[in-house]
Amino acid sequence: MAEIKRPKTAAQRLRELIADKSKIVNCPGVYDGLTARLALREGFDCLYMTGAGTTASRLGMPDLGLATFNDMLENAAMIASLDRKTPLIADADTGYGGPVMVARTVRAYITAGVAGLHLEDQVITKRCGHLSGKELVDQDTYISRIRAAVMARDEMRAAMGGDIVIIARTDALQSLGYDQAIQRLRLAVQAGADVAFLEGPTSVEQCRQVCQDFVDVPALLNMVSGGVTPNLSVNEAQELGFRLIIHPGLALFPVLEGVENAFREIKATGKAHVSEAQAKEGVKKLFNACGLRDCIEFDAKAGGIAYNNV
Ligand SMILES: C[C@](O)(C(=O)O)[C@H](CC(=O)O)C(=O)O
Repeated sequence: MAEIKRPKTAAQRLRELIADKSKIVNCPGVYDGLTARLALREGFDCLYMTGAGTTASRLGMPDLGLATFNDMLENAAMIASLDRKTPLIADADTGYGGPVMVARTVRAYITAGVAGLHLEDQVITKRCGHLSGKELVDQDTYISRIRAAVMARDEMRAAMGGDIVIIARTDALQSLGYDQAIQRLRLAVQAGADVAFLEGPTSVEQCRQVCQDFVDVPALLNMVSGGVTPNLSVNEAQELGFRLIIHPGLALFPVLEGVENAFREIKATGKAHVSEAQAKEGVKKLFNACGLRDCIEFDAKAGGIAYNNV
């Protein structure tokens, strides 16, 4: 019998991207089906699901640790399902509890087809890493989070070939300083984390230093525009030595400002602005971005007749 070739898992694809030292993995932040579709259409190699965006869009709340495990998992699973060939890195905050809960998070993200996740050392009542006054769990508690994640991943590997890239994030720079933050990341890597993520470096020098301190471990840059980190381009981040870059706010701010303007305009003038492209393509502009053609083709191929006249 011919051997069935197993397709690569999302995590394998992400591992291959990270392994290519000539490149940086450039991940636009997405937080819902539409933003994910738009990023996929532009052909990015990897997407990033922002927790801040998930919390804002699904709950209408700020990034203060309010999105639960279920909120985050459901969103990540939906986004990962849109295109199985493009890996998704998803925010997993603190892991949502003690080691058993962290393991549950990791198993569920793997089952959902998420390629990578990041876990941090803030307390459960966490906040955006670029706000002041962050509180941390102690080092041992943090490392037990990472250890639990690694144990769960290894179990899933043995049981079903499941995998996930574990990104260790520390928020310790703000309160404990650079050396202790790096120490936490080193211990996380020793515990089996794959990627080092120093949250909120405040200078280019610190960015360069973290890459030098982790020569054998890929380092991730969190490019929060309007955050505490200097605004670096993808090329600049790569030159400094980063191997991954995420842009959590990339889709959020255009939506925030664009929708705000549209709402103000209709309130003030009573008439909605219709762009040239919108006028030309009509409502299909939106549906096409969300895979209208593929749905119609799929339906027809399966013998459906409901959409042959759309
Ligand atoms: C990366 C992050 O965890 C996110 O939720 O996307 C946030 C980003 C943000 O709040 O803008 C963080 O840096 O804490």
